Amino acid sequence: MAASKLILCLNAGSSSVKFALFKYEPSTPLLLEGAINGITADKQFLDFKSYTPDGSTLESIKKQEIETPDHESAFKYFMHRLDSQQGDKRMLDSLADIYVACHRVVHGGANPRPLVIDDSVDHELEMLSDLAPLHNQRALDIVHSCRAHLKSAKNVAFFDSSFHMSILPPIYTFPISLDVQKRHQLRKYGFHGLSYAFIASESAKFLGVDGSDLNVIALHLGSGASACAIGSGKSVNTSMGLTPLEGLPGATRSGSIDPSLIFHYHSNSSRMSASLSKELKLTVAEEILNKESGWKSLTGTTDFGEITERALGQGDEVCKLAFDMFVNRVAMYVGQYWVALKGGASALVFAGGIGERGAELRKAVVDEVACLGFELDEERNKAAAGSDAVVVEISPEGARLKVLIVHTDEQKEMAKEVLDQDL
Ligand SMILES: Nc1ncnc2c1ncn2[C@@H]1O[C@H](COP(=O)(O)OP(=O)(O)O)[C@@H](O)[C@H]1O
Ligand SMILES: CC(=O)OP(=O)(O)O
Ligand SMILES: [Mg+2]
Repeated sequence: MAASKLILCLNAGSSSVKFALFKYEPSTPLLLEGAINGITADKQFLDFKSYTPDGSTLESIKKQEIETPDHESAFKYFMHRLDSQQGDKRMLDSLADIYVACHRVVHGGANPRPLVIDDSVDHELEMLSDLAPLHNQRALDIVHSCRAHLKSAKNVAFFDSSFHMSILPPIYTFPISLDVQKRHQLRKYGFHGLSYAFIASESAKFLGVDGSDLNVIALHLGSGASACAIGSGKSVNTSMGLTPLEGLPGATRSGSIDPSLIFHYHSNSSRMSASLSKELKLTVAEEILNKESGWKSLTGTTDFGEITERALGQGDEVCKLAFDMFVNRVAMYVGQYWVALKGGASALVFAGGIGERGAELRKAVVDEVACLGFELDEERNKAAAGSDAVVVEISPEGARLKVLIVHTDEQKEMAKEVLDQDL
């Protein structure tokens, strides 16, 4: 593959590592993309695609089982693939062609924009690691490896929290001592911001409105799940908070609970967890709520596709309880954000692994919020699985309120921003 200036994008999600390689050109042509999913599950699967310069598919691997039980081995696999011979060709001429390495860093404090990573930014991000215990350290490990091995690349951190810096004080302030909040920079930050930025620009294009006129309720439902009210193109409110734990339940996360619950769960909840102290610095309470709760603790699996099949196909009562619980929690945010947007949302948007692939979940959520006027075309909802389009409408033809699926792409969002912001 002959290319001289490339953008490498890396995204360490809680259950996945995704990567993509683009040309450093205004239209950011995609050269390679891949994901290793299932890092919190028993088995991991690789998806991988490479493209010719005219955009047709060169190589395609779908759901191939692979043994990469942690983020580090998944990242190493991708770097090895990038730097090796495939048949009679190398994937790229030289790793020195990578001009910018983009890193999705979930917690960026109050930084409103991406930052080029030097030693001082690196240190700043280390300090924030405890506030995104399933994410930041893993992203930083990848940053450190890129800084050590990709000598000619500029490493840039893109923050999930940046998109939500438009949220106003009555929403981001906690009802606790203001002094304490100031001293420790405690506030609602919100996450999945790269995904919401991508969802906002693609929804605006699809709906034919200017980005600054966009009013939608967006749902990023993956291993971590959140909702966002987007008003006039900006984040007005979002369900995650100081950390990605607040709000909706996830694969291994409880989401919002009565904060007192943890005192009744375990008598030693505030101690440091010995089992995790090497990899992550967590108390027992944080470990339980971040890593031992959610779908895993209720049903034994982190795979929401399997939960849906067991709930609706096999009549498994516990899985049905988990499914109904998720529908209830998601619908409550749709109601709240309908009010936040003063009834002015023009679309409900589903994204993330569950939002994009869970047809049954989408149907159940839309049924639950039908009183607001949202409606689903069942055929379109089922057929959406076969579509490669970035945005798929699943509401009936001509519906006033649209229901959309956006195949979100945090990697593409970072590459776009490199060009837009001249990084
Ligand atoms: N067919 C499906 N129906 C519902 N959920 C699914 C389906 N396929 C995958 N998922 C779920 O998508 C989630 C992963 O979402 P994703 O956004 O890719 O992850 P991450 O949060 O790691 O970025 C997993 O919980 C997985 O179970
Ligand atoms: C912020 C967050 O929870 O991200 P992910 O869904 O990728 O784990
Ligand atoms: Mg994700």
